[in-house]
Amino acid sequence: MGRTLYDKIFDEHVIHTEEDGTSILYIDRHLVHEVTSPQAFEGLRLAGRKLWRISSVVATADHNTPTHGWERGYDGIEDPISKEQITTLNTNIAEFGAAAFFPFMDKGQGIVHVMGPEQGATLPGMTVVCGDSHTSTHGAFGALAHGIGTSEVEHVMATQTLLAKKAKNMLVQVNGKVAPGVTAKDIVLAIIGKIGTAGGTGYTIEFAGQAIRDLSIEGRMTVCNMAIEGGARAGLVAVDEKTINYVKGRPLAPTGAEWEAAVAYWKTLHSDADAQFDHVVELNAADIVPQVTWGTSPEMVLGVDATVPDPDKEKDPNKRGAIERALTYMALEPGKPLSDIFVDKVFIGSCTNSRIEDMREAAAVVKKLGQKVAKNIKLAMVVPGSGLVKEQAEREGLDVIFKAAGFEWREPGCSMCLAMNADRLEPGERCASTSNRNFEGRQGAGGRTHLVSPAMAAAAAIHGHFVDIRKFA
Ligand SMILES: CC(C)[C@H](C(=O)O)[C@@H](O)C(=O)O
Ligand code: SF4
Repeated sequence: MGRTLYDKIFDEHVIHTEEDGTSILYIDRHLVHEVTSPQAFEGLRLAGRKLWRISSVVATADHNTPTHGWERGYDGIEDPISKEQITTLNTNIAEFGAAAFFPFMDKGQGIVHVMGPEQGATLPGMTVVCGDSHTSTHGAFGALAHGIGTSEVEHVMATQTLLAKKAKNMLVQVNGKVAPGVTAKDIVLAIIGKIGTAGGTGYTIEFAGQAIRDLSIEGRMTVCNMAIEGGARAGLVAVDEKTINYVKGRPLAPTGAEWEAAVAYWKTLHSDADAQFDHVVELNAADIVPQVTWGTSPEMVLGVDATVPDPDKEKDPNKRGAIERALTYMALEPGKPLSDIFVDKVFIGSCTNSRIEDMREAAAVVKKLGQKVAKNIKLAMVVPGSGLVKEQAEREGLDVIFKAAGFEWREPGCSMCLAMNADRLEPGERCASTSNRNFEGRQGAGGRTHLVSPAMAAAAAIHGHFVDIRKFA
């Protein structure tokens, strides 16, 4: 019987399987950031161990790093815990080593899920782990990538292996083409809207179909990034020419004969035609409308042409209660058109949408609309995902477009995606955000998050409220 892409990568990395199905998987790449690594390094130190394979570790600081005031250096990190985590990472890497390290303010510094692929640290067919739930992002390369907890981080550091139970196979097939203005973010939000945040629990999701094939590698990363929000620990896209072209020439990618051998193998990284999936979900790309979340979970999402749902129309009492709570937190009235929702802040960034293509997409909207950020917007910020994205965007003059329109152009990092650094929402503030989570307090206590694409966020900044981007596409 044919195998799925997930079966192939999993089989290739299994060292041993117990009778109950628990396997020991070999781990090829270990991405490390400052938040989930300190205890793991400390554990190694206490046990007198070293890293099993230094060359598998690629590290950077991202969650706690400030996005402005870099001229003040480490003194610009106001929060003492943030500062300690960032400097502790420096000490740990100095002591234990790494294949590559991009510390705070290094040109290569960036959100771990932006930095890894751009350095060629993520390659097709690899097993990739990181102490971070959005490690699913790297599945865009046909790599088996998922987040792990801090004790697992230590386990991988010490043994290069991970205990894993094989998940079931899910295929999410997005057929046909999307309309102009509909992006990877809208595709993945629509998928989550359909399957729910628990829909992928226990599965590895392979995203396929013409709309996925049509996406750039950046777009595929956006989709895989949010596989975790759909309940799956890992998302995957089969390797094609785009994947190989993206990887070619990156600092950590193979070269010469090794490159040729790798490419030959990578070309086998797709599900066989007769592979069986445990569950198949199909979407019609042409039906996908630019998405806006209205509630406090990524599944609480609708097309921008819809209205805020009415809990009274929901028969299931649990769901009704959830809608009511979400609307109270979000301060929204049932029936209100989503395009009438005004926002206070706009955040374009995060590991979902801070790559060069996202920057281009947002800048194109700003340029097309030709106006400044609306008066009701207190802050509109663009935070490139890495120093290299920032540099590329500046080469293309995108920063000039943003700044001229009144956006702040910041230094790279996780920024306002989560309230772990100085960028956050104040209680009651409403934000159009290109990030991936809209839980209560995610962007700051009492803050209200609406997840959208970069194009939708840029348009919301200019108009002051959500607008249907298809009008300008
Ligand atoms: C801090 C980190 C452990 C966390 C994660 O695992 O996802 C963060 O990146 C997030 O997005 O909430
Ligand atoms: S950008 Fe957000 S989601 Fe991504 S790793 Fe950072 S905090 Fe997590």
